[in-house]
Amino acid sequence: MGVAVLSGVIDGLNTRNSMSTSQLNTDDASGTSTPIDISSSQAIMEAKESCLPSKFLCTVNRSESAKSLRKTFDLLGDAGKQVNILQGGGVNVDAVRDSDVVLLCAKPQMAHTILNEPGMQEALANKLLISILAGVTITQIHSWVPKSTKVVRAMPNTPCKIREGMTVVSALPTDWVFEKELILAIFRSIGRCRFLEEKHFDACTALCGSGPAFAVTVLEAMADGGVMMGLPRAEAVELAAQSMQGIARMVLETGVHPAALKDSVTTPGGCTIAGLLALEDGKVRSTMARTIQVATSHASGLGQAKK
Ligand SMILES: NC(=O)C1=CN([C@@H]2O[C@H](COP(=O)(O)OP(=O)(O)OC[C@H]3O[C@@H](n4cnc5c(N)ncnc54)[C@H](OP(=O)(O)O)[C@@H]3O)[C@@H](O)[C@H]2O)C=CC1
Ligand SMILES: O=C(O)[C@@H]1CCC=N1
Repeated sequence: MGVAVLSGVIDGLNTRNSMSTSQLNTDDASGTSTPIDISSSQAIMEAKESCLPSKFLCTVNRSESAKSLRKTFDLLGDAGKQVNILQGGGVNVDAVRDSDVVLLCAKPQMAHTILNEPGMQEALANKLLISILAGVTITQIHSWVPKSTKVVRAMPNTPCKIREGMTVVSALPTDWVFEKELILAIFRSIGRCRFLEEKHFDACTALCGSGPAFAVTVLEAMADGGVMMGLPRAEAVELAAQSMQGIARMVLETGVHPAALKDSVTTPGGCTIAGLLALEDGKVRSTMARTIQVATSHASGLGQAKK
């Protein structure tokens, strides 16, 4: 999506049609984990339903993208009909003018051009602008929009597509009470949401934005090992994926330290410790940690002028 614009923040309809329990597991703005109490969390969510936008305008650049997105939203039935896809000259400004909340989702290098389209400054006045652009700072965005525009950064990830995402949002001023509820309502409908200071955003971009690519590479490598030992490919991928999902959910839902979960499956003299030693020979810990370090450094350069 390019500039995805959410508008008409009023009571009533919203496009959310399903919720997974993982979303019920963080209940305050810091995202602190608490024991799951579905009944009370449900009540909180229902009370917050009124914060959800009920009308959505989504702009893209190419007509092929518009058609493809239309098909995607049509699959949602009535909920999908609330989303209008706009494409062509001037649609970004029209969409922003008709909206209360603006989600900026284009490539970092496009942001300045989009925010400087004729009429955009007036359209953005007093709006909440949520940018998912990697590496583009709030200070930079503030310099491109009117003073009255409220600017927030968010870093979601691809599992948002199945409502299992992780979104980090930049810390808000304490008096942005409505904005905070609105942001939580939007991003909790597609997974977990946590607020963190903007200074952590490059690390969040690496760990949470890029993290799914790193994790799925490990998953693929585990499946390759299974295939090497004779497992059919599809089953090897399923076994690796469910094993990774299962242990990740145990970390989130029990709060037990990952090392303790590793120890709990490691029988003395058994095959797990044999495999773990081979893994350590490959320096997997420093390789993974350095991966995040390198991606963080790279994220800080995105959206910045080349020196
Ligand atoms: N991919 C990820 O997992 C994550 C990405 N991000 C950030 O999201 C942003 C987008 O990345 P990604 O989704 O990978 O990129 P894509 O290329 O998939 O999406 C970019 C979108 O911007 C649209 N676009 C381009 N120019 C315009 C314009 N002038 N007006 C309106 N729309 C326009 C494109 O439309 P069209 O298709 O018609 O060209 C396309 O839909 C980046 O800033 C990235 O840093 C953040 C978190 C995670
Ligand atoms: O690789 C990128 O630039 C984007 C940012 C986070 C995930 N993908």
